Amino acid sequence: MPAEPVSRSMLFQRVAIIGLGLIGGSMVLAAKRSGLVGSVVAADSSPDELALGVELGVIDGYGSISEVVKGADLVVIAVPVRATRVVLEQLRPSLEEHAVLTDVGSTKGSFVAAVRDIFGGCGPRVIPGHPIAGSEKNGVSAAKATLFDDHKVILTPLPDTDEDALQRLTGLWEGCGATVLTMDVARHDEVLAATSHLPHLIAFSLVDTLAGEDQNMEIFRYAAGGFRDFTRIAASDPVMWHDIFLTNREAVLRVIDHFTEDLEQLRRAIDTEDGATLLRVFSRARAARNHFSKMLSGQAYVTDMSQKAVSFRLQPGGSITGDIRVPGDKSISHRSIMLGALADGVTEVDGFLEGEDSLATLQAFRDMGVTIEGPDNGHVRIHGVGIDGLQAPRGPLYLGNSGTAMRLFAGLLAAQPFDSELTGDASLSRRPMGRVADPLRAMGAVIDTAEGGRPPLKIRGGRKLSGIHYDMPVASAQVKSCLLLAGLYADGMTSVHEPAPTRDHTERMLAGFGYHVHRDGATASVVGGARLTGGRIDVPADISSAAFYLVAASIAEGSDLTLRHVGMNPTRTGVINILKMMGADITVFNQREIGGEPVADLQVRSAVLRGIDIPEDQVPLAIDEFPVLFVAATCARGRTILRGAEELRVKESDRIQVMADGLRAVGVETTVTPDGIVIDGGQTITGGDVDSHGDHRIAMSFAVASLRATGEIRVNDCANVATSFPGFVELARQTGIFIEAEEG
Ligand SMILES: O=C(O)C1=C[C@@H](OP(=O)(O)O)[C@@H](O)[C@H](O)C1
Ligand SMILES: C=C(OP(=O)(O)O)C(=O)O
Repeated sequence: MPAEPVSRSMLFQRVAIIGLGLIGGSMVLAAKRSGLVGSVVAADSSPDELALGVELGVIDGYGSISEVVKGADLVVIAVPVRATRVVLEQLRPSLEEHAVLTDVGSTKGSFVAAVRDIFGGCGPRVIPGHPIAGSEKNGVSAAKATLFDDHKVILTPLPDTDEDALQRLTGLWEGCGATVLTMDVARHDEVLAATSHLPHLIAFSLVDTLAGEDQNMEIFRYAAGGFRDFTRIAASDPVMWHDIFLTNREAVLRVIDHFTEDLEQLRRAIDTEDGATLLRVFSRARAARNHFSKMLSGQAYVTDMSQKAVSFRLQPGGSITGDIRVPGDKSISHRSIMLGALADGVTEVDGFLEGEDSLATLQAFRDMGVTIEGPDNGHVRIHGVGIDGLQAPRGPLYLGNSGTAMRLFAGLLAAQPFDSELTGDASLSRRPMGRVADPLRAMGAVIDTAEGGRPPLKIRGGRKLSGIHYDMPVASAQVKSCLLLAGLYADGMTSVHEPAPTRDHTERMLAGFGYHVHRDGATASVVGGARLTGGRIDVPADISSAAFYLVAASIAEGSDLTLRHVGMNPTRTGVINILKMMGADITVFNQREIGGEPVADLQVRSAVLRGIDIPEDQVPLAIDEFPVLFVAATCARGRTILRGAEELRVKESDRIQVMADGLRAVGVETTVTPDGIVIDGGQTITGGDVDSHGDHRIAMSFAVASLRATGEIRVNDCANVATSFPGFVELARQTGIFIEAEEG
């Protein structure tokens, strides 16, 4: 029979649903609600359910499997997975050639195998599916149209699946309220064994064990909320779950073995009163649970979609006032975890940046067996494992958006006895890693990168490193720190020469942990083989975050802002030097030294800025602050010229081009050069739509630009502001920027 023409709004004319239970019934209700399907007919082994389905208005009619499948352009199998085979045999003679055939079972390998056996292959319109939604209730009477709202549906198309069929089925599920993900069949079954099947098994088993205890009535009577939450799923349909375990046997057995081993480890720890192991496992699990949704983007239901899109909407004008402290320094926060973890004894950190970049570092050390308590209001307590105490992580270490984490880890991991793999998000995956991999290889490390020296980095363990002298071709604190960290493990001396001064937090903190760093002009050296001793670290407020407010208060009329406890390490103060050269009114007071780092309070008032030729020696000292300095230059009188800053092109985005594009979008013309930019100040910032390319510093810079705009500015892709500056929007609003963050 030829395919009937499908109307624009209608994706399927006639849907046959085989199995009218909770999932099948809910899918039909949701599909009808969406208006994307025509008539719906059902077949089910229970005549009562079918009659009820018609009575409740869920279906339009019913019949035998062959009757309902005839003429249907979508056939959905929604029976317990072990009944699938029989259903397929029965529907085969009546299935229309153009019909899309799908299912809703929890295991996908078994469905594909059954289709292959019965049809002699999987046609292009067979698309296995699995809605991740359910309830412990059964039957069509429990069906509801909202069951899939905000839930995920996994489709597992095969290599020769018909694109149009896939799009229509995807459209239908989206119309049912679900987010559709695709993955391959085997991966689906592995992921579900771990995240769904194992928890159900544990719930069934635990309730059964307790029900068998002599005092079961007493136990259940006193069962607290935790027990109820934990065992809710033990009320699920036994037949359905019996089927799932038998059809996903191998994947389930693998994950049960893994879990049993870990449970045995906990048992041993309790038996031997090994509190350290208990604390380590529990705090790692608690942290993983707290960062669950974030972690999902790196694992489990793999997709970038789990991260919500955030955009900024900024109304023009405003002035900046207040007395604030911005979050902790990102560079120092990363290093506090790294050195604290490798030290002997406990390290207490205050002022830790609870941003995604430094949290990625923290999580990675937990994954390597380090017990870390917190962060709790910036307080972190690290139970150091000693220089040789790291354990092999179970999988790749996911470092999100953080270049610092990836480059410093590369040095540290090159010297470990175990293999490791470092991965990151799309932005990090584009950044050059050859700059660390090459000198590490010269020290004896074995590191594989993707094409062009990009992540992921696959690092071979068990290599003995030898110290080298390295002349860095670019001024990079990340490369320097990477090599010094590798040097802690290398034979002899590792020394790094920098072409211009770069941030020296690694050297200062190593010294604070009692590790001698030799400094000779532009060369820093360490000799491998010594140890680190844990202590206290007070992380100052991040001058790179303060920079947004330094520029904001400078360019907005009527501003007067105090910034507290700002890190004033001379390798970081380029932004203040440059702004002062431009005529900014910044007073530095209360200067003090805390834990080896200079700190001060700053007062900044509005000023008439003038354009300057930025001295090249200031570039490494203000490397992360240029996006917002471009905004200052736009608001200054006269021309600002930046040279010698090609490094900006390999940050989270190409910060020269992306800023120039963003400025053009708000009415400001600039001239881009290979290593910098020329900005003629005094142009009107008209407002407009800016693409931040997911770069936190670009997004925040245009928030600052709104203070001098004449119209609304919208900035897209701003979720990554959380990598370095959690709470930016609230603080910006509090100090006088008219900013709204919109999700979705
Ligand atoms: O060592 C560090 O903590 C950092 C060094 C700089 O990178 P480069 O070393 O690539 O210049 C900087 O841009 C980054 O935000 C943090
Ligand atoms: C370049 C930056 O960070 P990273 O290199 O750590 O991603 C930054 O924060 O501006």
